[in-house]
Formats: sequence, structure tokens, C-alpha cells
Amino acid sequence: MTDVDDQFDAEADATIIECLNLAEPRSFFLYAGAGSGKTRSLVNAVRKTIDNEHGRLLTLTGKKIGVITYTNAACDEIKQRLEFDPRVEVMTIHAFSWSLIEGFNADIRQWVAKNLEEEIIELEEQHRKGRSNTKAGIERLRSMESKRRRLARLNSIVKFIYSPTSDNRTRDSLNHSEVIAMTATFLTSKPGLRRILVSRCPVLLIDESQDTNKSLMDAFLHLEEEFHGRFSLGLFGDMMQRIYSDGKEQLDKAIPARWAMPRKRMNHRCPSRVVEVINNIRHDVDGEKQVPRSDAEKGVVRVFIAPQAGVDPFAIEAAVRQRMATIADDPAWENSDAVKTLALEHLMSARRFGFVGFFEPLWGIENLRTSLLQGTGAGLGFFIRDVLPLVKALRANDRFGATAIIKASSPLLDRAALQEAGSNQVAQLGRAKAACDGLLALIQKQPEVSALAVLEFVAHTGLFTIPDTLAPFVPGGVEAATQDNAAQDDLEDQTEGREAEDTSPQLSAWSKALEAPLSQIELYDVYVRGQSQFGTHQGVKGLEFSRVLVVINDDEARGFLFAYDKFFGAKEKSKADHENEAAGRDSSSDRTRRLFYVTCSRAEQSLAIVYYSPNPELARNAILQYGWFEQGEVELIN
Ligand SMILES: Nc1ncnc2c1ncn2[C@@H]1O[C@H](COP(=O)(O)OP(=O)(O)OP(=O)(O)O)[C@@H](O)[C@H]1O
Repeated sequence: MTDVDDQFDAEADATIIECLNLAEPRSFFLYAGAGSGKTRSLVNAVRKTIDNEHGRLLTLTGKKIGVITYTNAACDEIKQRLEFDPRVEVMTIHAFSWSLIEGFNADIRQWVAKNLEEEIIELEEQHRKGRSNTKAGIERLRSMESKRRRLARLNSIVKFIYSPTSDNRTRDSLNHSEVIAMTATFLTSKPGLRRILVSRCPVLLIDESQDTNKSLMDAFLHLEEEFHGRFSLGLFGDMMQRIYSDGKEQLDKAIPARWAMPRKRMNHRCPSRVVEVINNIRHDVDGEKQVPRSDAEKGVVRVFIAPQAGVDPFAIEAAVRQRMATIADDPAWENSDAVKTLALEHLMSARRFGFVGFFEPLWGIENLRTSLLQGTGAGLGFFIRDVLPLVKALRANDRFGATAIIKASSPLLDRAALQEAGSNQVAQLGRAKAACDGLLALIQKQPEVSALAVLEFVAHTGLFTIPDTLAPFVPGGVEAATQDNAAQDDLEDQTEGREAEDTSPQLSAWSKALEAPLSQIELYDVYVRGQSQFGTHQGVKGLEFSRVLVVINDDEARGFLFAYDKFFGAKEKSKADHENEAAGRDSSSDRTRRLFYVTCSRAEQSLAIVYYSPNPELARNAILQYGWFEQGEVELIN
């Protein structure tokens, strides 16, 4: 690291540290682009603060520095970098919100009731106006019915529960957006809650603040207004990287003049050519210009334009990697594992990484999506926490590991089974061993064995407990589950859950997903852990990779928030787009430009963009007209 580079933005860091002075806390808004080390500044400032006399004060008073991150992964990373210091509370916005409102059961009940009543009135209104025999009409009726039922049951719920990392489908649970909305309302309407927050965390730092839910952000800004001088709200983020519609538009314009406005201008991540390109993309938005590190390489940037129809994307992307290996003089491009491929959405990644058969049916069910992306929920857990670790241990001939897994989670060797076996424990151990051997044989004999066949084998041998979600797919599964009272309750919660009245779509989705080979679930698991070479444009916010391949295909993505075809001039803008632009409102082009900025700025060495266009020639001209890329950097392929 060169001294000049290290000192380049030193003033911003010093300002932030000053703001965290607990005797005189001051709020601040850090203005800094991609790769400028915002997270590093956050961690450094917190560390410096807890290492000085303020740290002792925090220990004495039991107060904490609050840090809100955007993802669980970012949360873990920051905790680790701060060595799990107990004076710092690092949480996602969902976990933080719940930590504020948990236990206020009467208020929660009242809020949910009012919210449900309003939603029901709105649905009734729509019902009066619309037709009831269409798909939308039927869903509306079902939703109305479900909300009425939930409303009727509210009084019987003594304690509301919520988990920031799962689908929250039981009767007494709240969903993610309710918790956020409720926290915003409570913070605004309850002075006591505001006092609790400020007294618990005299400093609250929010990373990726551009995407923090707008009503919650407004609540924090009001709270700051009331407590300034005694409380510091520190916003880290980059308005150019606002890619979720939830965030507060023009947050930067809402910041009071008394706040500190530190600024960082060096990009420590990207090579100089990538810095130039992202400066170009950003230019018309706020003119903010970054400089590369003095020791930055030049790097390579290429845009490849391919036709949208009648091509094999796998062949095209392989050819692009080959071409990049030559242009960048970097053979690693030929190895797809060394390239991070960013698709517009998860299905595109699933197709490319090879787990679409398992993923697509479940992804089609709206309220399974959170758990699908987080690998949570009993059905997924059965495979990724029980079966796959055992399969891996057996394949590696790791008898010790396999035994540990069986001991920890197989009913064959749980305490009750062993007690029941009495003097016959050896036979019970033999049964477990035979089940393991059988599972290994099944997988070795048929490497593409279906998930269903594995499930049936596990049910037959009793190797693991079959969760209710999967019980309908094994002989006698449902009866076995319903004999058990607790299971019966769970089943009712699932079938008569708040919103999910009709579980048949979920059952048929699981039925389809189980036809996929178990090997697809292994790939899915690697993907959701973020360990594959694939990711989505939105999902890689905050991350960085040596070689980045951005895949753009509106046709395959079928999204509506982002529209590259319009952005790159290959498709006409709609009337609404023109109106939004004329009125200075956020248009789909604005959103697309910001997403493009995020993806391009992930590259540490070289960047390739593959754009599947309905009209490659037109797109090429439009892209060149922007002037972001040089003539030689844009190639047509087919
Ligand atoms: N002062 C510095 N010296 C050396 N490397 C740095 C410095 N600041 C940041 N970096 C490195 O630059 C990269 C980008 O930092 P970081 O991820 O914190 O940036 P960011 O501003 O959060 O980026 P983004 O908004 O794009 O997610 C990281 O690899 C980080 O280690």
C-alpha cells in the first residue's frame, strides 16, 4: 500500500471518528462511490472509538454502538473484523427492528388488526370493481378470506414471533415487511421507544443506507432531529448504488446542514480503466468522479453484443471467456470457476450453474422465496443440513464425520431409540450402519439419483426424520406425521397459515422439485451459500471479484424494474418512462443505470459485459453514443 493512497481520504476517516465522540456525538453522511472503502471506514471508526476512553464509557454504561448491515453475510464479516466486541451490536435491519419492538404484543396486535382491516377494505373495494371469476379475482377472494381469518384469530395470540431469516409462516408470526413498517410507525409515534433506542445505542451506523427502507429511514431522521447532540446517526452508502425500490429517493438531499459530510474519492478496488468507465456511467447523475489508486493496473473492459434470439448462451459465454483470456492476457478467464458470472436473476444463474430443475418449481411459489434463497425451512433443511453432509462424509469415506452426523441428528441413534433398544444397542448401531452403507451404494450406483429416491430411502430406513413438508411424498408419511400432536399443529399452521391458505401449489412445486437429481440440490446449496461462480446483479452489492462477466438478457430475466433494452436504445421507451423522466421521477433507465454501475464496479482486474440484444447493431451504436466505452471495446458476436 502506498502512503499517498492511504492518506488520500484520511480526512474523511478523521471526520467520522470525531463524529463518534460520545461526549459530543454528531451525525454524518458519507458520500463515496464504489470501492472507496466505506465498510473499511466504518470498521476503523468503530474500532478506534472502542479502543479509546469512549470504549470504557460504553463498558461502564452498558451502551452500544449500533451497526446496521444489509445482509447477514455483511453482518458476520463486520462482527468478525471487530472481533465480536460486546460493545458493538451488529445486526441486519430486520433483526434490529425486531429487537426494538419484540414483546410489545398489545401494540403489535393493534397495529396488525388495523393494517388487516385497511387491507380488507381495499380488497373489498377492488372486488366490487373487478371480476371475480378471473385468476386475479379468485386470488383476491382467497386473500380476503385469509386476512379475515387472521383478523379473527388475532386476539388469541399471546406472543407474536418473528425470525429475520425465515418465511415466518406460523399463525403467531409476523412477516418481514410488517416488522419493518411497524418499527417505523412505533418509532414515530412512541417517544418511549425512541428514548430506548438512543439510550441503548447513542451511535447508530447504517451501512448501505441508500437501500434502507424509506419509512424507517424517515423515522431515524426524525429521531435524529429530536436527539441531535446526544445521538449520532452515521449513514454509509452511495446513492448511485440504490438498487432496491424500497430505499429513500434523494436521501442525500434530506440531510440537514449541521451534519458532517465526509467524502471519499479514491477507488481502491478497480483497475483504472474500470474506474473511468464507472465514472462515465455516473457522470450524468451527480458528476462524482473517482480516482484509481496510484498502483492500479490499467485493466481490461469489453462489451460483447449477441443476438437475443436463436443463440446458445452457454456457447456464447464460453466464447467470451476465451476471448477475454486473449485480450486480457489472462488464462484464468478460460476457467469458468475463476470468473464471477452475474445474471439478472436467480433463475438465470440456476440454468447456468445446473440446478434449475430443482430450483424453478419452488422459486415459482412466492412465499417460499425467502427461505429458498437462505436455505432455511424444514424441507430444504432435510436435504442441506441432514442428507448432504452425510452423503459428503460417506463419499469421502469419512466414517468419523458420518458417525458424528448420525449421532447428532438421526432418530436411529437418539437417546430414546438407544434406551428402547436396551441390551440390543449393537443391533441398533448395525441398523444405522446398514442405512449409511445403503445410502452410499444408492448414490454411487446412480450418480444422478433423484431427490425423491433419496427421500424414500431415508424414510424407509428411518435414517432421518422426514419433515412435514416432505411427508406427503413418502409412503405413510402424512399419517405418521399427523399421529403426532405437535406435527399436527405445525401442519395446521402451514395449511391454515395467515396468507398461505392453499398449500397445493407448494405440494406440486415440491413434487416437481423432488424429481430433480440430488446433485442439483448440492449445486443449489453451493449457490445459496454464495460459494459458486454465479451471482445476481443485485446480490453482489458490496462484493468484489477478480474477473467479472455481466450477463444482460432482458428477455430471459423477464423483470420489470430494470430494462437494459430500453437503456441501450434497442427498445422504445414507454409513455410512462418519458413522463417519469420529464417529471424528474426515478425511471427504469435511472434504475438500470444504477444497477449497471453496481455490477461494473465489482471488478478488481477485468470486466466483460455480454448483452443479448433484440437488435445488436442498434445497441452497439447506442452504447458507443453514450461514450462510456471506446470503439474497440465494443464487439458484436453471434
Ligand atoms: N485505504 C485502503 N487501502 C487499501 N485498500 C483499501 C483501502 N480502503 C479500501 N480498500 C480495499 O478496497 C476494496 C473496497 O473496499 P470496500 O468494500 O470497503 O468498499 P465500499 O466502499 O464498501 O465498496 P462498494 O460500495 O462498492 O461496495 C476492499 O478490497 C478494501 O479492502
